Amino acid sequence: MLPLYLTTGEPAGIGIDITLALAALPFGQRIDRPLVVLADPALMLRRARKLGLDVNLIDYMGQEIPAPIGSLYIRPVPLRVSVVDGQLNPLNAPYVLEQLSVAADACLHGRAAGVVTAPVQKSVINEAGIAFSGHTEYFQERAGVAKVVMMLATRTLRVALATTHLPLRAVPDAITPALLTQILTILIHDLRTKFAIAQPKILVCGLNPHAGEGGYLGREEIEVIEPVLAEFRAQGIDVGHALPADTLFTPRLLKDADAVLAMYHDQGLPVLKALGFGEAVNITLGLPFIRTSVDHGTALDLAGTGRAEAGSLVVAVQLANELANAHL
Ligand SMILES: NC(=O)C1=CN([C@@H]2O[C@H](COP(=O)(O)OP(=O)(O)OC[C@H]3O[C@@H](n4cnc5c(N)ncnc54)[C@H](O)[C@@H]3O)[C@@H](O)[C@H]2O)C=CC1
Ligand SMILES: NCC(=O)COP(=O)(O)O
Repeated sequence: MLPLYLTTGEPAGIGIDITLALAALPFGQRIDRPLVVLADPALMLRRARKLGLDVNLIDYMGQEIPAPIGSLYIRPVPLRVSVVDGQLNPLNAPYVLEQLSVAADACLHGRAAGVVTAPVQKSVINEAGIAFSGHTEYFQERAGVAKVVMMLATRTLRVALATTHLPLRAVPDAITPALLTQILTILIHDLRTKFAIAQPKILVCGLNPHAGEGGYLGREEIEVIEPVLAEFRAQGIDVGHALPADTLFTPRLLKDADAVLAMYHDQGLPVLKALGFGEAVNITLGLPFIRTSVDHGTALDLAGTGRAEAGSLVVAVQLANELANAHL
């Protein structure tokens, strides 16, 4: 069976800690294919010692079955400089990016079924002089696709984003009819193919307070968003009208929705995290391979303390495995 690759991300953060926690998962919570960790083995072993964990690292040589309990498969990626837990060092930015390129290329060349990512510190990669906004954009470019969609999901709520890592000032200009058409097309396609929802019901947030209040609080809803939604409705897609975000994110409206489309990062994700932080998963839609991720960041304050929760990573690995099995 093809493996899933797991990138451990920022070496000074909790990516290593939550990855080590996977080794102890009981059989009931384990996936049915190999999981291959991309990391520096010495860093993994040092952090395991600090956390009092006994983890056996096995070099991945194409094994077809999961590693035994207490073990992890590893594909070594060498640190560029040694790590002080919790302290960022731009000299290790190439180490972080090598994990991403190895994982993406394994997926693109049919050597991996998908990639699960632990968090990276976007700022320190930029400090190293390498322009980087996020995994989502990185994998989009590496895969050579025109657009992907970031969607975070809990058991009861899926929130997709029209724009991702943009300064707020740039958001209104980025929301064009062409972008919204691309995003909705990918969202509908992947809800059908990845989540088996034949006729998805999608709620769409407006951009402005009160969805523009009839044009008195902004005209993007009238001039950009509504015309696109009308085109999708004309094709029989259940997208409704642009709703004020504070009205949309209420239980009565959410209970029948398959997904929400928010216009920008902090319009949609705070609600999702308030409802399910620690058990949500981030999925990149529109890629030619499976990519899931955790719902949290690098938590530098917790690296090596034993207080990092691995719940979101467990869900991210399990979802990637389910999606991979569905595409066998
Ligand atoms: N997928 C990714 O690569 C993501 C990366 N980030 C990056 O993470 C960095 C730090 O972001 P912050 O806003 O500080 O968010 P954060 O999620 O790292 O931390 C926020 C708070 O939640 C706690 N926390 C986070 N994960 C936890 C876990 N697994 N168990 C227990 N407590 C946890 C932290 O200790 C902190 O108090 C940023 O550079 C950001 O770019 C943020 C989100 C996703
Ligand atoms: N807040 C979630 C997030 O920003 C994830 O970004 P990415 O690194 O998965 O693109």
